[in-house]
Amino acid sequence: MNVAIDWDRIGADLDAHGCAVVAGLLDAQQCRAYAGAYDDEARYRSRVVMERHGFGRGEYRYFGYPLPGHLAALREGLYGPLARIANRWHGAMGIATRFPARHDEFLARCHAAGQERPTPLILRYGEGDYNCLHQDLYGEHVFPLQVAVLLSQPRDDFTGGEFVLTEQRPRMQSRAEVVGLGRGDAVIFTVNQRPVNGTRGAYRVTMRHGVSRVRSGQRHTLGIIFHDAE
Ligand SMILES: O=C(O)CCC(=O)C(=O)O
Ligand SMILES: [Fe+2]
Repeated sequence: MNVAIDWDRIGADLDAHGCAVVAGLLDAQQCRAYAGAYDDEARYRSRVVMERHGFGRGEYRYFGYPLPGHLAALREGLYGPLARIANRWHGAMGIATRFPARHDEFLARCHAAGQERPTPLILRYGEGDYNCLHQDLYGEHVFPLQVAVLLSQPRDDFTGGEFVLTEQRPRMQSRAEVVGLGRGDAVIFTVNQRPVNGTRGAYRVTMRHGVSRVRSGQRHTLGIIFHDAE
């Protein structure tokens, strides 16, 4: 990782909003390398054309194992501090599951339950493409936080295509949040549910994420999901 990450600030932002931004997680060269390798089929286990599944418009590819070294290190490195936040959230939500300190230990749990396929992915959107609000759940084992890194430069490479989160609160109307990102910036966000402090203790809200319509150009993202898929 290129930047020193202020995990206290990230934890506070996640608690308050269900998302947090890490500016400059990747540098321009790393962004170009990931985006430029989109068509290098040997790196991936599968390709998904979103329109065919009603997921939106655009496409993505899941990396195969072994992951590229940089990506494996990034996934592992981000996991540890996020697991501490995830465990705190589970405590607050009254969910018994706790996450081990190391990612390989958590992956062993996923793999033993039949969730063996890697979930990191690269997404590619062109003009008119978008990603419907969704949750990346791939089986029983769910790590409650995930990361997306914008690989393209807003304005220069594309317009539109904003990262969007919605938060559904019990018996209340939903709230939307647009996350402003520059190239190389990462958003860390809630996969499914997060705790919110109310007057009578914590309650759970449900979050979804997506991408608004790309108005022009091409937009690439790197998605890092910590649980593997069935
Ligand atoms: O393209 C994006 O910004 C969102 C990608 C996404 O859905 C994900 O990384 O899970
Ligand atoms: Fe997603």
